[in-house]
Amino acid sequence: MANLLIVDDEHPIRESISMFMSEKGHSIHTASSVNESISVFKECTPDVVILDIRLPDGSGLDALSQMRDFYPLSKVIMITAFQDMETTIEAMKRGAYDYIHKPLDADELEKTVNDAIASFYEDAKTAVKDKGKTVYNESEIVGKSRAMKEVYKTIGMLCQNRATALIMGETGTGKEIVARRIHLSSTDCEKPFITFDCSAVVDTLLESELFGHEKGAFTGAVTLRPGKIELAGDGTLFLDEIGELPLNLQGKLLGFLERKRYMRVGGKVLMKSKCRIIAATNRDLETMVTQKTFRADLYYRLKVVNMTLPPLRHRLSDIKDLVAHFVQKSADELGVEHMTLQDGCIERLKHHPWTGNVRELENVIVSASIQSRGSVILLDDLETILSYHPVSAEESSSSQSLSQMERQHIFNILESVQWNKTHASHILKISLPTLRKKIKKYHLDTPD
Ligand SMILES: Nc1ncnc2c1ncn2[C@@H]1O[C@H](COP(=O)(O)OP(=O)(O)OP(=O)(O)O)[C@@H](O)[C@H]1O
Repeated sequence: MANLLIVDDEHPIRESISMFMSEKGHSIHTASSVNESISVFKECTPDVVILDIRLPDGSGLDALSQMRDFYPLSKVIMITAFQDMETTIEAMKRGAYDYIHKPLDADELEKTVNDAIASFYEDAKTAVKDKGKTVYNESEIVGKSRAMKEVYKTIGMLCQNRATALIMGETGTGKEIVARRIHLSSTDCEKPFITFDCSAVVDTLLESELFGHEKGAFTGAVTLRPGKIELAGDGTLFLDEIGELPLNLQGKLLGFLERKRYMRVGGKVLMKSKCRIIAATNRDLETMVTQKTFRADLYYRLKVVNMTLPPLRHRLSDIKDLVAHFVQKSADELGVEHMTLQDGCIERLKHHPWTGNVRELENVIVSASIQSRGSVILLDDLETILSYHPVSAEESSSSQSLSQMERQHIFNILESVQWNKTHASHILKISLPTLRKKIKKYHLDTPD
């Protein structure tokens, strides 16, 4: 779903495009003049604008320039008449994404809008990257797989607002790095980013860690201590391992989320907070809700926007880039210019189950880099290191479900034939359409 602005002074055209696009699931804003289009644009910062050139109070070209100045990521599609060719060229020079001719053709319109949306997300991802690099290089998120592109889209959307977000995913999939990226790419990036690990503190201290305490609130509270909420100020509070939060505190957290007010332990004054909450968990909160170990109301309050980070074994096409990233990081740390991998290393890494996900891969590469003494990472060394990272009971095929095994088998065959689906369907003895259906069903990822 994208955020679209449609600008046309002709009511029937505006209405028919709006209806057509909202049927496709997009969220729609409209305007009928240059002035109105600029104020709506500034309010909704759309992903894509469909902009008529001839408007009653001026030219769409002026609107285009102002929009490009205000928020250059937006993709502007001009609506032009054939006699407007000169103006159309000028629009392209001024940074319009594309143009469509009147009378509008539904297929052409849909295709152009879809291309513009894809291009917007691609640019948003790069912008997020560039911005992050200058601030905190460690938080660069690596990966071009389809699953990661979905993640970038959600990050792009979240850095434009302060909605509460829930990041789900197995351990080591990058939940914290994603939370940091959302913070660093938002306009509040200069404000604090505070982490609160809900599993790290003993139950009795959790409340005062989170909300702070007054002097004398309990034995040992010798001074006033601000909690994590207070420390986060107007920034971001990252609640890691939220699934571990005890039930009594879940209620208090919910109260805080609903009212953005809280009291220090032992306090009498109601404190205000404007911090943004991003929570993360590797637990299945939905199951916890049915088991009544996690409050349903808190779950729904947290998952206003939610994303699930894919496990590494479902995006093996990212391994190459991740390895290059971690090799570079190790080379920097070891102070060497150039470190390489022996042929076959990447293939070998693709056959590891990666139950510890990206964190495990990072550890393997760091160990291998140290073994290589900053020169070439050898396959044999890698093999030895990987043998210390045994397959966990969870991942062993004996406890995998039938569908997990089917998914893995199809994936292995596709990898072995470089994703030639016809060839793979022969080996698997299923028809090509069935293979396609299974690829879709299991979200199997084609390497780029
Ligand atoms: N896509 C990625 N690109 C680059 N580095 C990554 C990526 N994903 C994870 N990492 C790195 O892997 C390590 C683990 O990531 P992170 O701590 O964000 O995972 P997590 O999901 O929060 O783990 P846990 O659930 O155990 O807390 C970090 O060093 C992080 O920088």
